Amino acid sequence: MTAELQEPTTHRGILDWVNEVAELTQPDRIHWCTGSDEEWQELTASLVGSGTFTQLDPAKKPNSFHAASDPIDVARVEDRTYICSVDEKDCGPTNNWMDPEEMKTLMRGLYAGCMKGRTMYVIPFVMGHLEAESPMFGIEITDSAYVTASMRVMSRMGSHVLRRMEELDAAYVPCLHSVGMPLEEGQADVAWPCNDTKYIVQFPEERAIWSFGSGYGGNALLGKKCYALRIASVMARDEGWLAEHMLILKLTSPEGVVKFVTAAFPSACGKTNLAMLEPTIPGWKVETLGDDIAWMRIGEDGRLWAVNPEFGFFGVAPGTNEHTNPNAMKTINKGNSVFTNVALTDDGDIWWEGLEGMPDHATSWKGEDWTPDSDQPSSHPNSRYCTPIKQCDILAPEYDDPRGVPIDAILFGGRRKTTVPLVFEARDWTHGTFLGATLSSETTAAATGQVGVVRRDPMAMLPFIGYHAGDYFNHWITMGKENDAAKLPKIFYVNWFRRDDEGGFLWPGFGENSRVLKWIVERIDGQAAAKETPIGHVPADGSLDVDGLDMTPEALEAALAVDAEEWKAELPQIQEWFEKFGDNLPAVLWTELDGLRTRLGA
Ligand SMILES: Nc1nc2c(ncn2[C@@H]2O[C@H](COP(=O)(O)OP(=O)(O)OP(=O)(O)O)[C@@H](O)[C@H]2O)c(=O)[nH]1
Ligand SMILES: O=C([O-])CC(=O)C(=O)O
Ligand SMILES: [Mn+2]
Repeated sequence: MTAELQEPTTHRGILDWVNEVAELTQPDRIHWCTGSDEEWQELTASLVGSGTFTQLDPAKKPNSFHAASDPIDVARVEDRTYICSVDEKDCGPTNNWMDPEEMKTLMRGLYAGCMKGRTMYVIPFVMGHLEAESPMFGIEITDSAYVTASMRVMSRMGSHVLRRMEELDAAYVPCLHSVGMPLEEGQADVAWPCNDTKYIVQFPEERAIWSFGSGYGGNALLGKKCYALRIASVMARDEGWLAEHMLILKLTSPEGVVKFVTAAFPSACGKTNLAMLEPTIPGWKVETLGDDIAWMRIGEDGRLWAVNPEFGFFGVAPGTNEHTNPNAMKTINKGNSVFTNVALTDDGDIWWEGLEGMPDHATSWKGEDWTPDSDQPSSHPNSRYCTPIKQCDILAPEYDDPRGVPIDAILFGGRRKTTVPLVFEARDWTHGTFLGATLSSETTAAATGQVGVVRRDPMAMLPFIGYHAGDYFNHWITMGKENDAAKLPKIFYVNWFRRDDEGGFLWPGFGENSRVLKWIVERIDGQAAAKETPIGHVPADGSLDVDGLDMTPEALEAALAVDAEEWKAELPQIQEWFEKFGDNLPAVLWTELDGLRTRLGA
């Protein structure tokens, strides 16, 4: 070993932990990540060498790579995800639980020798800004070069972060990851090592993460869902802030009035699209701050301030194109990106369903010949691009401000074919919390399991709440009570996905969603008119700007309609949902349900 490797850090805690993990997992080598360009080149070259990566034509996508996963490792595994709180009741009815000591014993068995034949990468990272008042540090140990390369895109990482951790002797979240496929002497590697057995485990009291068996984004890039949502939600509960599955955008009106908006939609339900929207209404401008995670704290001014803890986009590829998301296209076309489970074209580019320029022939994500006549899609429905946020032309300058931005509106939304109108406004924070707590959406390919099934996905956080969901609702209610209601964001509910009788989308969506954003900011400023309904305030006739919109008045009416019968059918489902939480459900949410029932005349 070189001298440098003998003393890679003066942070005793980190060094001890890394040594302890190395002893358990038995890697061939330990690599302390610097985050340098040379390191990226070595990593990507070794991934090309192992067959994990195919380099794309640099003339089309510079410094970019295609990867195809094992077909059993394509999405988050919610049934293998655990919140191992000390006390089972703190995990709540929406999470899987196992006793933490039992889980550790089981996983130590899996980790024993699991990195044999591999390099163990040590990734010092920070979620959010290094200059934050209390920087949110993490160390991910992984035996996957793919994960290491992806973490470099998705988080601020490397030597400068480690040096800061040393200066502060900082606390950090230890994040242990292994693909779970040791290589015996002489055993050849595969392009996508993983294991049939998968565990994605959070220890909330200890603030530690152990992940085994998967290389897929949300299961393996541990700074993202595991830390910035599950563990951070626990920290947020304890410290009085919010860690949420939300995009952050900046909206500027033609008059130059700026508003900041966050929106929580479940996985693969349109956060990235809305975050990068190109408004169709003249003079309005959207800039992006984040597309997946928002950390929100009450500022000295009593307002709710949001930062995006991430450094890249890990976006759904299929459906992304020049019409639906031109800004994402511009971002990835600059290169420096990783594309996983999309098709590889014969001329060294990538393609997916919904992208312009369908090729006559390509190699599918499964490595098979694909043509437009194939009966299988070229790309997995949850295929993803991983691309640096700094390449986004419409990144708002405030992204770099550790204080974040003061939020004016919070949107909740889901994917519902029926019932839920295009947009409505909550009466107050508590009612807004009720809307979030009862949010429902059809399942998508972002998690393994059936697609298209309506389920409750509270605040779009069902798979990400790191503790008892009833306590999480209570935390939201408390945030409203303990702070000045007038300064908190107004809460709205949107649904881009309502269908007509033929099954087509009623609302054109994408850039046209700017019309809904406009109505929302005009509501905040007391300009747009609204109509009171049993569920909340919907746009009054003529208050939604539909100038130049290609849509019949009937379709618009159907998109905005509040059908009392449809809503009455929701009541028993909400009742059943709330009963799950027993005494942990805040009583005011029962009051909200009673109020809705009364207003519906049910
Ligand atoms: N009909 C319709 N579909 C939309 C709209 N916006 C997004 N989508 C669809 O939503 C899916 C992609 O959602 P994303 O924005 O990538 O998902 P996300 O919310 O960022 O999801 P995660 O990264 O999984 O958390 C695609 O199927 C899009 O076609 C819209 O306004 N209308
Ligand atoms: O976690 C992932 O891999 C991607 C994502 O944003 C989600 O599923 O919500
Ligand atoms: Mn997400």
